[in-house]
Amino acid sequence: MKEIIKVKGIKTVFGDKIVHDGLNLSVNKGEIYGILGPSGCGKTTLLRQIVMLEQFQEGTIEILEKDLNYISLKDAQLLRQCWGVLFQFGALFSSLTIGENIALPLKEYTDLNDKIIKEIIEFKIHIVGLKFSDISLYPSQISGGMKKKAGLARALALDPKLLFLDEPTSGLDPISARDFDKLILNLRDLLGLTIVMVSHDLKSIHDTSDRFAVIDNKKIIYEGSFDNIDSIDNRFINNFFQKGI
Ligand SMILES: Nc1ncnc2c1ncn2[C@@H]1O[C@H](COP(=O)(O)OP(=O)(O)OP(=O)(O)O)[C@@H](O)[C@H]1O
Repeated sequence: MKEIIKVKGIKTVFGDKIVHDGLNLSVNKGEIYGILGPSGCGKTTLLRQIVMLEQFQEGTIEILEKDLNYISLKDAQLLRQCWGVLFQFGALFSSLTIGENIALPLKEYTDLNDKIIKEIIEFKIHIVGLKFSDISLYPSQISGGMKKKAGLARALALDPKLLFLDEPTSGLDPISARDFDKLILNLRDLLGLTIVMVSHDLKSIHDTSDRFAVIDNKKIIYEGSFDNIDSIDNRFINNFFQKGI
């Protein structure tokens, strides 16, 4: 299967703190790929590096065959339109309605007219499981689960090939979290997405991801499916997966 993201030898340093040191992973087209690891191991930083929001000091990241170390400004702008991102605290703009929030990337990156934008908003609202009447509500008027769905609809506005999710189920009650997992699986199938997801939610990673990576001690200590996790003896993995308990 084609590798759509290749991360090789990444070193990340903040001041005197080394966060990643020789980190490698690859994400295949069409898969849901989880990123796990202890708090502060650099999961969100890695996600931000992949979407060109954060620098790295050594190594290469290739995404859709573009090497981020050598990408031109024009290609970087085109690449940004190939993905959608739902950050953990990537709040919706509170002064805009849900519909206006979803319209933002369409207004920024396209010259589509208002009628087409309205149709796209209605379609995105529908596929994330919100109601048409939610379009005119403000973020303060909807629940946490609905906010995540609205953020997802905004991330999907430009029909991305890739979707990046940072802790998508955090702050949700268990029923909403499982509902969100099902939505992610359905959207992958419906839209043919490749999804990279950082999460602390073991059930979510277990139920959705095809493969996942575990970052610990600055490196990837495991990459694969759940099938082989028993072969790894690491404190975080043993605790996280409740092995030997
Ligand atoms: N811009 C920055 N400047 C300095 N230090 C940073 C910066 N961004 C991240 N860090 C540090 O890098 C480390 C990794 O942070 P990051 O948020 O990527 O971890 P994480 O694995 O996502 O954590 P969590 O699971 O708690 O969300 C932390 O020690 C953090 O304080």
